[in-house]
Amino acid sequence: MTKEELIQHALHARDRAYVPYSRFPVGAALLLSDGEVVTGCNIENASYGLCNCAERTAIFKAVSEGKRDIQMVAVVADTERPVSPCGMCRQVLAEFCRPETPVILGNLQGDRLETTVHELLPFAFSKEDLDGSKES
Ligand SMILES: O=c1ccn([C@H]2C[C@H](O)[C@@H](CO)O2)c(=O)[nH]1
Ligand SMILES: [Zn+2]
Repeated sequence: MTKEELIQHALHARDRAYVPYSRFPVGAALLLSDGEVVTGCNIENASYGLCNCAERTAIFKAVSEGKRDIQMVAVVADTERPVSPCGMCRQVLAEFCRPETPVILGNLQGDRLETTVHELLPFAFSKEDLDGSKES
């Protein structure tokens, strides 16, 4: 699976976005180690704070199905620069992906930016911080 093929999966997922409030559809795709692809779109709510980003939809779908071996991530939206994942999604990516996992960000004009989970969220709070706590 090429990076561009994973972006294509994210674009298809974007078509399923439920975005009556922002009118800003986003698609995400995760490549798993066995070659399977899990996709996600953003899903909004009349109670705005409940809106769920495409990236988190994809990760929560995968994890809830017992699929955690994420090899590559792609995200696309109709932005001038390749779409920039929000802070909440960066934290969730850091929880379930290795720091070096490639993240391919794109837009509809074909611009691509390849980064990693660590580059998106350096100095991430993690399980190790909890394990190192002096409490308990
Ligand atoms: O990387 C991003 C950035 C934003 N959104 C969603 C959240 C909301 O539904 C809409 C506008 O912020 O876009 C995503 O899904 N992913
Ligand atoms: Zn987000």
